[in-house]
Amino acid sequence: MTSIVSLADLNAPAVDSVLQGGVISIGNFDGVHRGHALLLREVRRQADKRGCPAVAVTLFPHPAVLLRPESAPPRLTWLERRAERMHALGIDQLIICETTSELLSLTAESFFELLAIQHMGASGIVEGPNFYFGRDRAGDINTLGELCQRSGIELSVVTGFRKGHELVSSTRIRDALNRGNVHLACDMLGDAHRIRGRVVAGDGRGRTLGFPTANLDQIDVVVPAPGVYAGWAMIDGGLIRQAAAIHVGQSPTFDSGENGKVEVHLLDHNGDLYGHELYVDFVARVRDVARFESGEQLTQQLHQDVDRVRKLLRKSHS
Ligand SMILES: Cc1cc2nc3c(=O)[nH]c(=O)nc-3n(C[C@H](O)[C@H](O)[C@H](O)COP(=O)(O)O)c2cc1C
Ligand SMILES: Nc1ncnc2c1ncn2[C@@H]1O[C@H](COP(=O)(O)OP(=O)(O)O)[C@@H](O)[C@H]1O
Repeated sequence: MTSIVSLADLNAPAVDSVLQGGVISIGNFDGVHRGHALLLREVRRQADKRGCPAVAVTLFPHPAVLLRPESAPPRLTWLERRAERMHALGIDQLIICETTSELLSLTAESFFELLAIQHMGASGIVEGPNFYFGRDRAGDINTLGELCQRSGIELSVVTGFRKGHELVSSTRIRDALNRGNVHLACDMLGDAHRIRGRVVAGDGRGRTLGFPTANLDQIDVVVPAPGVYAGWAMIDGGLIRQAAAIHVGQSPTFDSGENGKVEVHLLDHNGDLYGHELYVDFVARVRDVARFESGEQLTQQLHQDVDRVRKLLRKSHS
């Protein structure tokens, strides 16, 4: 279940009284990565211990969209996917607070008072060590500890999930994708990196090459760096995954396309996809984009790419 609340709603107890007294965690949870999973499983564990609901609270849109619109990076996951992944980890309810400048200008103390006490009547809070909240991110985990102690709420601080020497974070995953390292990104996510887009007409060249490609438009999450990738495609959110060879970026052979362009060749499909929505999971990188002497040479390479994609996808199963 998800519910959307505005700042005005926070002044009163949650309408759904079942939510009162729950264990909550507040965050962006972008990607719902393995660090988030540790945190959310702890919320579930504590909620079970107390016999109360497990609740996650997120601000939407991301505060950066209001504070620094020109430099806010794209998200790793869209909101519904985030909610789905959280529910799979045992969260009963996701509360989405509408981000407004008024909400962002609340001090750490007022934000805590409104959300944790008045609205949620929380019995426990679970956060990671690098939690910041309130205006200018002035409240940290110590501030939260003091506020919880004053109000009789139990605070649990979960140590983050490490990969190598560093903590897994949404920023690290975004960086890995920006370098084309989807293998590392998936490892930190605990799942494939998924994008979605609407299929639009391209240059009509794919069929001539023997490899029709669905060109994606309106992509609203991070697209990995230019390159050729192995992955899976799902049509209109359907359950059937189809193996896919994915091309991101320009087509130097034809001096066309731009850097963020995504084209997907479904390996075992023929049929019209125009207008449909595709979900595309990135699993492994195959090679860099290259300029070929001719269309025939590119076609030869595409045959090899498809073989490699099949092998990589088989490997990712085992
Ligand atoms: C798996 C795959 C790999 C590709 N690799 C390259 C490449 O290295 N260089 C290139 O110029 N085009 C590459 N292409 C892109 C083709 O040039 C492109 O699909 C073709 O121009 C069809 O474009 P259209 O769908 O707009 O008609 C690749 C396409 C696919 C599906
Ligand atoms: N196996 C397939 N993978 C991707 N698209 C396919 C496939 N089979 C048929 N299609 C259809 O063909 C279209 C792509 O053909 P293509 O010649 O590359 O034209 P365009 O340049 O308009 O995308 C796709 O949008 C889709 O409707």
